[in-house]
Amino acid sequence: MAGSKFAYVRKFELPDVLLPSTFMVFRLDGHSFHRFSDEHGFVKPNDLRALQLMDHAAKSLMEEYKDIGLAFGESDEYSFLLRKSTALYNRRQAKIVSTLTSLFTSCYVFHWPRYFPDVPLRYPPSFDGRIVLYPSQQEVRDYFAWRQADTHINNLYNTAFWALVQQGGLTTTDAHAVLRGTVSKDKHEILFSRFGVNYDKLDPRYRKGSVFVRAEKKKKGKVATQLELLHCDIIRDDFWEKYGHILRD
Ligand SMILES: Nc1nc2c(ncn2[C@@H]2O[C@H](COP(=O)(O)OP(=O)(O)OP(=O)(O)O)[C@@H](O)[C@H]2O)c(=O)[nH]1
Ligand SMILES: [Mg+2]
Repeated sequence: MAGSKFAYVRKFELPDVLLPSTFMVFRLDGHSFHRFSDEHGFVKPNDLRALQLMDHAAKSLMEEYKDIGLAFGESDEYSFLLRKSTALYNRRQAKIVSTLTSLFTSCYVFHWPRYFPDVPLRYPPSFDGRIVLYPSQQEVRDYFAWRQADTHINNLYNTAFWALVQQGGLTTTDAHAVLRGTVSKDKHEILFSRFGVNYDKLDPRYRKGSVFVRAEKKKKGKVATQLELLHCDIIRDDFWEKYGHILRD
């Protein structure tokens, strides 16, 4: 009914096209997962089932949206890098953010029983989503380095904290007090001397987070791509030397 007297309201819908030729990083984060993880009995500090479910939902997103070349996940969050030249939904911000957030969330719920067969969902989880634009490769690399550095800081703290509580018998208040003002070296030392834990030997999934990369493989002279799940140092130059094609147009 284009010609109806009501059609003028359409003009109130403003365009929200994202700047061309810029990298898009789409990040989503679990809404109130502090409560959600408690209500569903997530293991502390890291619940393998929950992390694998996040990875599964992220992989589903990358299978559906081929313009995502790289993803990084930790805890209740995941970041996705879209090609600089992507024309996905004509680069309309709300369309991209809402569709991708919704697909991720429904995948999370859809695959929940596979990872938590004995834990019924008590209520529907939700995620927030946003897009940040970055003009050059350097900012994109620094963005992922920032997220991975955050993973490291949080995980070292949480590992030391829960060791003090679970193995050391401290109250959570006392454990916080012990860790207050400590630097990374002190936390390593607490873990090693009090609990015999060599932090660097813990599962890299927990220390480094999850990296999904759309790797290029040559097969019979043709370049094919496949998704690889890694728990590696995205922060280091050699990652980008190996997977630099992700940052091409
Ligand atoms: N026990 C446990 N908790 C987890 C795990 N992963 C995430 N969480 C919880 O999820 C929270 C994620 O942090 P935030 O995203 O900052 O907190 P949030 O409660 O989700 O709050 P908003 O994101 O602001 O809505 C952590 O603080 C934990 O409480 C896990 O593997 N095990
Ligand atoms: Mg959250």
